Amino acid sequence: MSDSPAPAINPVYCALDTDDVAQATGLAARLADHVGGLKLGLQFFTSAGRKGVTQVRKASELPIFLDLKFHDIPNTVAGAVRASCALRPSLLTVHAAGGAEMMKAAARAADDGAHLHVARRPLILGVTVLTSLDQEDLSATGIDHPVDDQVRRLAELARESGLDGVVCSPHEVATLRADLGRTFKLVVPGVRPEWAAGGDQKRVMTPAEALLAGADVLVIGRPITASGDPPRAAQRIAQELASASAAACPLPNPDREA
Ligand SMILES: O=C(O)c1cc(=O)[nH]c(=O)n1[C@@H]1O[C@H](COP(=O)(O)O)[C@@H](O)[C@H]1O
Repeated sequence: MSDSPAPAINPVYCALDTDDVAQATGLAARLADHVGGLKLGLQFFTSAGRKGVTQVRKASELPIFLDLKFHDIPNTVAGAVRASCALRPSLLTVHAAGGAEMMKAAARAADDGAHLHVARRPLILGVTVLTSLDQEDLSATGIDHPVDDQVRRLAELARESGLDGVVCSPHEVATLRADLGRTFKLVVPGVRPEWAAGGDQKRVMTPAEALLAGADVLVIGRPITASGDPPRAAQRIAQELASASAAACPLPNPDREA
């Protein structure tokens, strides 16, 4: 493995989907130099709670994406977002399908929560259509639009409601980037290097493809955590991203210019 440098800001957030705090803190420490952030979700939070989140943060000092995917009435979601701010997450998720009023309440609560806990305001992201769903799965829930239309519809609603970005699959990134502009955050799971198993993810691309399509953050879990050597897997992904970025934007060659 060559030691070629990772992109200046590593866009990979590693999902630590475990209920074992020691495993999560161990991974956090080992990955600290190889990823840009860590994602803690429902499995970890329902086992390890707020204390576990603090332990993982201390083990790595990396930004934390708290992925609790709130989906409830506006008042309840607002309360949960406010309480989450005490944990100082960089990113926090709600389900965009919860609707405009719920998302507006979440955005306002992020301002209030940051103020209350003297914390930096987290970016609030709307989860659009889960990357584990394909067209057939979506239709079975009663939604008959094409998946990419449904993602666009929810992303537009999220932006109009004051959210900072959305979670979408790599398949929708290029269109959303073109439609919603440069500053709206696109956070992208369903990312699989060619050498990793797909598992339950259905709308997938490689890390390089997702990044070049316009993703801001790549959420990658099992390809790193379930590999025999997580730091090495994360380095390999960083190297693939660096090579793809260099190929897409080559540095000017002074010999050719002459
Ligand atoms: O909100 C998420 O992060 C999320 C949304 C989505 O549509 N699909 C999705 O996989 N995720 C999360 O991203 C992570 C992907 O993990 P791996 O499939 O192991 O790479 C998991 O923690 C999921 O909970």
